[in-house]
Amino acid sequence: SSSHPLWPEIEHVVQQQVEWARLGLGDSGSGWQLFAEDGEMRMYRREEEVDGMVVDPLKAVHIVKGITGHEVCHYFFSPQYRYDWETTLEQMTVLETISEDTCLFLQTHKRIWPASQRDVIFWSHIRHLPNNQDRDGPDIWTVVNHSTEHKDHPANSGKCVRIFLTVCMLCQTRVIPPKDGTPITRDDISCKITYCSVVNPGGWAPASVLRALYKREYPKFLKRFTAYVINQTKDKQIMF
Ligand SMILES: O=S(=O)(CCO)c1ccc(-c2ccc(C3CCCC3)c([C@@H]3C[C@@H]3c3ccccn3)c2)cc1
Repeated sequence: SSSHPLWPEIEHVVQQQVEWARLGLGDSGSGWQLFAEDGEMRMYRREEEVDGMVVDPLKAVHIVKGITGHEVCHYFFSPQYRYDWETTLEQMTVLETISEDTCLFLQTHKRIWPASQRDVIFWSHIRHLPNNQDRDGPDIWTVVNHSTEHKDHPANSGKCVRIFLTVCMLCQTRVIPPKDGTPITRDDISCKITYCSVVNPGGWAPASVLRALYKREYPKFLKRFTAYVINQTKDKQIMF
């Protein structure tokens, strides 16, 4: 609800992340390096360090046939599906359901050698930005995850190193209606996904280790997640 203390931050970060995700990759001078490619999926990163820690921004663009942006965001946002697709997840707790489109999560991720185990607290907000003003504008669904604090779970109080992240899953649905006026099927739809993330690993970890870990884990994550949505939706009514 809009009276929650987090609401002003949620509003600001969501607007900022939607703008950021919709920005192209600029020219080669902007520092984005293509580091993974698989079919329609292209993953870019910029090498950035804060206090000697790797905080490389990541931007992935993927075009997936047969699903809508609403479906992608539904399965990314909803807690009940997360263990099915998030392989590095050890424990997920919903600390607070702020509203039906906003939750507060505590997640511990499996220890990935040689880094120590990590946990993260973030609010997650799903939003539909319809194109009702101009018909040919983009119809966007997005989920933004942004780390925050929680009084009952102080950082670095247990075995885990607290990480900080901002993630934006931004989706634009494309429909090519059949020429013969027959109903739209999944063969007529596709979704352009822009996934942006900045993860601050919290405690120090060797740059080479983190970059190798990101190079391995992010492509795996996005391919596995989109395959999961295709499989979950293939026999269901299209969620526009
Ligand atoms: O998009 S989300 O919001 C989906 C909700 O779960 C999200 C994505 C990624 C993370 C994440 C958290 C920790 C770590 C590392 C940092 C040092 C040691 C562990 C990583 C590394 C990059 C590897 C990774 C990449 C992608 C997916 C999972 N693992 C990623 C958390 C949330």
